[in-house]
Amino acid sequence: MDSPRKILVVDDRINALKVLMAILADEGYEVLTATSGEEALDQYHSHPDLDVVLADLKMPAMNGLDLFRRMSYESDAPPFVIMTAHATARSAVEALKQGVADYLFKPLDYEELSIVLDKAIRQRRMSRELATLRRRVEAEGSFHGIIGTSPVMAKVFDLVRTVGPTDASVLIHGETGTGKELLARALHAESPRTTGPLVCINCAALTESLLEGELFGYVKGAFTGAAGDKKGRLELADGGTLFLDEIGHMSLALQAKLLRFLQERTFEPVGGNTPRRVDVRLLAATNQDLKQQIEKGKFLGDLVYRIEVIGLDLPPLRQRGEDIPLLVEYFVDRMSQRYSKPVLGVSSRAMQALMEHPWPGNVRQLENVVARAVILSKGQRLGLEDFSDLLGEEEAAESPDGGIISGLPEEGATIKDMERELIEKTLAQCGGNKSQAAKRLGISRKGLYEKLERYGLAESQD
Ligand SMILES: Nc1ncnc2c1ncn2[C@@H]1O[C@H](COP(=O)(O)OP(=O)(O)OP(=O)(O)O)[C@@H](O)[C@H]1O
Repeated sequence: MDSPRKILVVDDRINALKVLMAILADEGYEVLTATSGEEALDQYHSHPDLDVVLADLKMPAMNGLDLFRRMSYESDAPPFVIMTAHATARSAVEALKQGVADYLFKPLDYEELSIVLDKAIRQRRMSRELATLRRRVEAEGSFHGIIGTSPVMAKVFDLVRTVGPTDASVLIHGETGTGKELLARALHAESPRTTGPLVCINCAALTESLLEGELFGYVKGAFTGAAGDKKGRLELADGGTLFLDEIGHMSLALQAKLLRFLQERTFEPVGGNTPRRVDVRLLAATNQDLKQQIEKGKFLGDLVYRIEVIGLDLPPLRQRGEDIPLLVEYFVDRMSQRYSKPVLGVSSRAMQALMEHPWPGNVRQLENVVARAVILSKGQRLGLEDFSDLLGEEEAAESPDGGIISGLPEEGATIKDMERELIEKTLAQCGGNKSQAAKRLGISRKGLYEKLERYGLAESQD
């Protein structure tokens, strides 16, 4: 059986403390009490396993907010709920800004008290779980920055660990956006060449003559405009690794020149006739079926044997749907930092829809979709409506997202949560126009301003 939840109640009014103690004990809490901030700190130090603290704001010597600050210096402090009089709504907002989990107005509504405490405890559990998940991603879910814990990705990582340290050429197969370049970087990082350079070139991005010059370099006067000698990427990769992306797009003439290099380990720059020797490991990637290209006479069979000593298949994202939640969390974190938007996560319905999407553009598409949703989102959690471009307006509308307003409220949502979200959503729908939003909400403009202030939304809306 679960052990009872432990609460510390802090109030300098003994009678109020007694009432709360009785109510909370009735609710199954193990209740500890303190009549001052100092006493509360002592209790906390003797009981570091507290699940939640409920403290009055107004107390002599150390007030509730001071107590919160003192406690929050300690690592993993319990969630803190503050009780305050209606007349001091401003201090409630201030307390929220400082990081308390929630506040309650006095006289207390005991039903609300129970919901708020429950929610604070649950949120803490969730944030702990999220922190564990993040640590897991760091510890085992990420391999050289490649996110994935699915069995297919575990196999890929194993193979990289095995072939990475060798000098074998590797050909990576995979649809566009599956992470082929990331994998090439991981292979380089796992090799002794990691102290040397990793040089990448996309064979589909340049015309044949430009690619030849880029790859092999040229000497002064090799062609009009070649005003001086230029080292090619092959030479720049000396002592390291050269990654040829989209190798299937290379012309037959260039393939032949590359094949010669792989056989002899020497090459000549464009316009030059003195062979140069370099020590380079070759990695390549393609999203084409090279066997078919060979049959069509578009690719040299001999070159494939040379570049595909080891073949590595990177599965499309739709075959590793179980990696999507980790990838989404990872991209939400990165994008919210990059664009300074405090987005905390994705609703479970939206996550489900993302997991079921076929992702023709694979991880790159997922990354772009999350970035867009984070940039455009108005709330702290991404819901189905934030992905309506991707999932289609209809799907998003037919299955209204969890949120609190559409569909059923989330478990543990309080009336305050619902009001706050309703205001946020209405404002977003009205493009931030407060008069319009107030009209839709059926309240006065002044009333709306008061609520924005109370929920700490005033700044973000101005
Ligand atoms: N497993 C992953 N974890 C984290 N990020 C990933 C993962 N896979 C791909 N990405 C990200 O997705 C984007 C595309 O990856 P990458 O360029 O490696 O794909 P690619 O297969 O080489 O694409 P293309 O075939 O178009 O060249 C990059 O921003 C990369 O960081």
